[in-house]
Amino acid sequence: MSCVKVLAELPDLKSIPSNYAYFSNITKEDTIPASDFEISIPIIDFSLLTSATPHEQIQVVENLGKACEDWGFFMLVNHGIPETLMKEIIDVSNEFFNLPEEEKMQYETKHVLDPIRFGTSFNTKKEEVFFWRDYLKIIVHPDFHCPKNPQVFSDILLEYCKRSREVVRKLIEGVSKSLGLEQGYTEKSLDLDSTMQIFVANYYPRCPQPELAMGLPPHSDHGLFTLLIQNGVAGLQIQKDGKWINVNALPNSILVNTGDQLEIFSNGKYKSVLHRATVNHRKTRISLAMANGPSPENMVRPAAKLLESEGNVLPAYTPMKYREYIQVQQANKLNAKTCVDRVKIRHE
Ligand SMILES: O=C(O)CCC(=O)C(=O)O
Ligand SMILES: [Fe+2]
Repeated sequence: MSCVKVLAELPDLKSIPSNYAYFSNITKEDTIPASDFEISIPIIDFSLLTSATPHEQIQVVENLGKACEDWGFFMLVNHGIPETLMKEIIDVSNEFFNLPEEEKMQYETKHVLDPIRFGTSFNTKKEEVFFWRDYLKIIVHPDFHCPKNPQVFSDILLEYCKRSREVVRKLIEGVSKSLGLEQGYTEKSLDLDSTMQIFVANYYPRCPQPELAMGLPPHSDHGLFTLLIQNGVAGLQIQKDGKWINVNALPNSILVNTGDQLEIFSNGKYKSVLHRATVNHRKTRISLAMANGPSPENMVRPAAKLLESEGNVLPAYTPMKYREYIQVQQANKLNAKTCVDRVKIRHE
């Protein structure tokens, strides 16, 4: 199946093929336009986690916990990742998508855990309606991989994933504190020195009928935290209290969403956020999602210390190895929170 970039670049394309018409098949609620009160989306000042007075640190940890609990989403400012590096990684990803088809197709998805995968939609083997999106997915940790071209890709990606890991590590330390867990407990339980980090570049070309097409359907991410940056073109929506909200990123901020492993580890206190990507007819949108999870070999389960501290509450999720969890998520249709629902325990 060829990529949507080629389709979108056909000179006379005025309408989308019917197998891209997502909104003709779904219920009315989902088509209600998203509201625009993004003003209230939580903002976390990262610099306060690292270099503030003890009082300020307590405050930011509390804010972080609240953002995870109430929204599963926040904008991170003063994160310390240089703006130039963010621009470079966006530019080089764009260059990758502009390579000739044959060159990109050598990375065509064969197995869902292949270290470098290029493809379109989410999982065309399982889909009847396709998403208006091409992707490049690269496993960058514990082992680093990168396509050969563009030649500068590797250096830029290596630096960007290292810097992202440092940010995520600090966020997890903060989240851990907000859950009342002792220092180092979460890092050890999830084996974060071998954190599974996956870089996902999303390419959403201009779409002649954006009201009918969808970039990515409602879903939650599989890991702990996903860091998302974009090329200045908006399109992400998150769900809050059943309503879709447009996210307009502050300049130089990083958008952070909580993933399924954080929901599981926190025994449901911090629920993974439902989000989707819309498309537009004006500009190509590129978003880069860096998914950060436990070690692929980690058996993820609700934190024992947390269950204990809450009066020996029962775990609400069954343990599952993270590698297997990713495999299940990637090999099926991307569909809301069906993956985390599989491991949820319903106590009578
Ligand atoms: O493009 C976006 O805004 C969202 C991307 C996303 O949700 C993902 O890659 O998991
Ligand atoms: Fe996502």
